[in-house]
Amino acid sequence: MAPRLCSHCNVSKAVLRRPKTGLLVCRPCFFYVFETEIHQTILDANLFKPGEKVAIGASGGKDSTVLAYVMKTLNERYNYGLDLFLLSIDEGITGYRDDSLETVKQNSEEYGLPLKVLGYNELYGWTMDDIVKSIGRKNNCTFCGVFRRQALDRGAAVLGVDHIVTGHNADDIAETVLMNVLRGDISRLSRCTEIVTQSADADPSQGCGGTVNEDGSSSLDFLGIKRSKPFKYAYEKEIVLYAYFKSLTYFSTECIYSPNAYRGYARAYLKDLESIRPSAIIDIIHSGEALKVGWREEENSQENGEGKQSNSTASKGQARQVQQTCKRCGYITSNELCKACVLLEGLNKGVPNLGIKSSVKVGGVSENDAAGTAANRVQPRPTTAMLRAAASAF
Ligand SMILES: Nc1ncnc2c1ncn2[C@@H]1O[C@H](COP(=O)(O)OP(=O)(O)OP(=O)(O)O)[C@@H](O)[C@H]1O
Repeated sequence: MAPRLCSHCNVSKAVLRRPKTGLLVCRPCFFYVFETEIHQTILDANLFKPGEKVAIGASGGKDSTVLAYVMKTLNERYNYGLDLFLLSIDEGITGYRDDSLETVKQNSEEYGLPLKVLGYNELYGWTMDDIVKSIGRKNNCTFCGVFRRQALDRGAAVLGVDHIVTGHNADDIAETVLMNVLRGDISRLSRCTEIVTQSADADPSQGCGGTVNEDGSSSLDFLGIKRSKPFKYAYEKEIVLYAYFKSLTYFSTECIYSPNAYRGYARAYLKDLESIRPSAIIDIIHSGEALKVGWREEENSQENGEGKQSNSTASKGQARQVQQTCKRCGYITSNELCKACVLLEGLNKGVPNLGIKSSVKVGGVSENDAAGTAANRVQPRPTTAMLRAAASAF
């Protein structure tokens, strides 16, 4: 039987069926279409400006490894004019992050991209190993997620970066849409499909980076830092195939502390849908985008005084809160203290649940309020000098 030909070039033998389209393709055409689709996403969203300094959030996993490789390739091929480097956060998880950071270091040398590593230890005085020792495995992902987001912002601010790109892919975004639908969380649903966010747009439940001076001003300019997801429409299966056919080195072990059960359900459901209908992933992202428009229109009409009251139960009490500056560390937050400071306070005082149920009122006082009253009694956040020293070592 004659070999089946690539549906793109009609010349070479097809070596795979694209998970996203079902089309048979040869290896060079697969590389080309995969990279070109990312390039198109970048153009459509006008993601970069020439001369921009861009940090690639590098965990050593498949997504960020492929992202680093593709960003370097496209930057050279299409003359984006970007100053690219890798930014890794060391959460302090022995047997996991230490090994994956070795992979990042190897890739940094291979791709010729400078690497900056920042640790939870130096930023917060706690590693994830310490945190798990103190609080056990329940809720540890909350600490890690909040601290990582802030750590990336801090690293970017210290290094004067304009923009952070992460390897979040189409599957991740579709899972998040499903999770927000299942929770009826319209506010997060309206944001989770955005390809670009600003530090000031950060999810209010997440801390944001920064350092406060003695006079209360913030030394690090993190407000202008953009975050984006160039892999928004890239399928996880294609990212894995790309890494495989390019023989990229990545670290594939799951985090030893990550039993994110709820996302696990959404993931399993999404995989089932994908096996029946591969376009389900993109369809869910598009439907999340459409729902976002509905929410925004409602928001606007309320702001314009056209609709006095929302009929949506889910949207009640979920309108965007006013952003302010964290009283302790100077970062943007919707409360007196940013989430990271509340979590840290709980850890330092030996009451780790303090920040976990921050919206729950205890004895009529919200835990955030309680945290605010004790603002001056806990360990200070890392000083600007410490962060500048970290930057100069880079
Ligand atoms: N420790 C870290 N340091 C720097 N960036 C990180 C780190 N952890 C996650 N990221 C960024 O956030 C993205 C999504 O992270 P997530 O934990 O969901 O991992 P993932 O989907 O397994 O991605 P990857 O395969 O790149 O590890 C990563 O692709 C990476 O860009």
